[in-house]
Amino acid sequence: MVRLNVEAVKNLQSINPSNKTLINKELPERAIQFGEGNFLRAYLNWMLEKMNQRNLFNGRTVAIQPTPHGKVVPKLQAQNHLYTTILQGVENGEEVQEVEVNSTISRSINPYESWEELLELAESDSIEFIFSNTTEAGLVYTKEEFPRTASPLSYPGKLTALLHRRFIHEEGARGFTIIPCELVEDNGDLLKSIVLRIAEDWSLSEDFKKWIESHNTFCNTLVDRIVPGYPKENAGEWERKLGYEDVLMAVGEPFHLFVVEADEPLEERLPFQTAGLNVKWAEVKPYRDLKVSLLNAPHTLLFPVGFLAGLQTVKEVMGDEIISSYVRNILYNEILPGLSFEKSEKQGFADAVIERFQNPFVKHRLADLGLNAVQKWKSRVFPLLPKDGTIPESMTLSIASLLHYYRPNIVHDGYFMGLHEGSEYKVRDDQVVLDAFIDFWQKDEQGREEISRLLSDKRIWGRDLSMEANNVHRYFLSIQNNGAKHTTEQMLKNNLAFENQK
Ligand SMILES: NC(=O)c1ccc[n+]([C@@H]2O[C@H](COP(=O)([O-])OP(=O)(O)OC[C@H]3O[C@@H](n4cnc5c(N)ncnc54)[C@H](O)[C@@H]3O)[C@@H](O)[C@H]2O)c1
Ligand SMILES: O=P(O)(O)OC[C@@H](O)[C@@H](O)[C@H](O)[C@H](O)CO
Repeated sequence: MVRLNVEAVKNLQSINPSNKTLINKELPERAIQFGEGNFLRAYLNWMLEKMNQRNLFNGRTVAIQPTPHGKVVPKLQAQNHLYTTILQGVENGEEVQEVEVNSTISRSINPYESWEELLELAESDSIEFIFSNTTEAGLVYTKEEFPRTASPLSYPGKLTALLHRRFIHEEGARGFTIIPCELVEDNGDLLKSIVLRIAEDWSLSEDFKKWIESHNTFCNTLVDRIVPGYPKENAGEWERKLGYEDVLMAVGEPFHLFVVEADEPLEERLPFQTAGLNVKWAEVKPYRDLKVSLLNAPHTLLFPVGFLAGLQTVKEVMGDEIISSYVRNILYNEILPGLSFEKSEKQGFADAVIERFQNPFVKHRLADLGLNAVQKWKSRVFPLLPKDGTIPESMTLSIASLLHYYRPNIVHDGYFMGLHEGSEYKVRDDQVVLDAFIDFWQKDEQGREEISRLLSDKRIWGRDLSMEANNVHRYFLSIQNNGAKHTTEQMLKNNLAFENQK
C-alpha cells in the first residue's frame, strides 16, 4: 500500500474529484507551531484547514519538534507533511463522521539538528502567529544556559531565543501573536512570564524585555476536543478504506471549543468564527473552570480505577455498570455541588460530558489519560477539593488506585513501565514523582506508615495529604485483596447507605 504523500493525494483526486485536499495551493507560512502531537494536529491544524478551505486564513504553519526524543517530524517529512483527521461521534442522536487530509503544515524542523533554520523563521515577514502544545510538562520554567548556536531544551527557552532573534534582526520589528494551547491555567500569561524570566537569566537587554511586552501579544486560551490520536486497533481497516498508509492518522470527536482571550480583536486575521468554528473570543476562566472540573478532572480520577478493573478505554468504563456509576458519582455528587455555576449550566455540561465519554467511536485509552497523572491531579483535581482539604470517597479511591498504577516493573530513563494482568503500560511523570514511587515500591511492605509518608511529600503533591492516609490505605489494601471493581462496588454501596442515613 502507498504511503500518504502528495502523489497519493493526486491519484485519489483523479479517481475522486470531490477530494479537495489543498495540495496544489501555494500558501505562505503564517504561523509557527511548537508541537506536532495528535491534539494540535486534530484541533488547531484542523481549524486552519477549515479556514483555508474557505479561503479565509490562507496560510500554513511550520511545525517544531519540542523535545530531543520527538518521533513525529520524520514521519511528517515522509508524508510531505500530510496526514488524515478522522472525526466521529453522535450529534443529536445522529452518527457523524468527517475524514479529510490535512495540508496545513508546510514543513517541520527538528531544532536539535537544524537550529538555524528555526531562528531564520524569526526574520520572516509572513509569520504572525505562534501556536504551541507541548503538554503541561512543556510549559514550565527551566533554568538553562543560552546556547546561542544550539537549541535550548525547553519550549519557553526556544521561544525566547526566537523572539530575541527577531528583536535584533530589525529595529522596532513587529512581534508575534502568541497563542499557547497547553491545558494550563492562564497559559498565555504564564508563557510570557517565563519568557521574561529567561530573558533575565540570559542577561538580555532591557529594551528586549520592553519589546516583548509592547510588541507581542500572549493570549490565554482554553482548548476542548477529545483526541485519542492514532487508531491503533483499527488502523488497517482505515488504511484499506482510505487507500493509503498513514502513520499520523488522528482520530477525534466532532465536538470542539476554543476560547481565546486577546487584548486585540483577532477575528479578522484569524477568521475562525467566519469559518463556522466554535471559537469564542472571550474571558477564559468561566469556560475553563467548567471544562477542567467536569471533563479533565473526571478523566484523571477515573483512569486508574477503570484500568485496575481491567478496562482499557473510557468507552469501556462507561459500558461497565459499576465503574460508570463511579464516574457518575464523581461528576454529580463530588464535583458538581462545589462548582459555582448556575445549576442548569453545570448540569447541562456534565450531561454532555457523559455523552462524550460514551462516544462509541472514540477509543480514549486509560493508559494515555494516565500520563503525567500526578501533575494532572495538582492542576485539575486539587482545586476541586472542599475548603477543609478533606478528600471525598471516590477521589480517595482514585488516589489508592493511582498508588497501585504507579508501581514500576521496569525503570527507564525518564519513565517506567508498569505491569497489569500480563500487559505493560507506560508511566511518565516528573522525575521527582517517579523516584518517590520507585522508592515506595522498593520498600518491603506498603503499609499505612509508608503510604502516609508518600502522601505527606509536598514535592510530589504540592501539599500534605497524609491526613487521608487511613482512608487511602484502606482502599489500597482492598484493591490488593479484592480487586478494584469489588472495592468500587463496596465504596458506592457504603456511600449510598451513608447518604440514606443523612
Ligand atoms: N488528546 C486530547 O484529547 C487533548 C485534548 C485537549 C487538550 N489536550 C492537551 O494536549 C496535550 C498533548 O496531547 P496530545 O494528545 O497531542 O499528546 P501527544 O503525545 O500526541 O503530543 C504531545 C506533544 O507535546 C510534546 N511534549 C511532550 N512532553 C514535552 C515536554 N516535556 N516539553 C516540551 N514538549 C513536550 C511532544 O513532543 C508532542 O509534540 C495534553 O497534555 C493535553 O493537555 C489533549
Ligand atoms: O490530554 P491529557 O492527557 O492532558 O488529558 C486527558 C484528557 O482529560 C484531555 O485530553 C481531554 O480529553 C481534553 O482536554 C478534552 O478537551
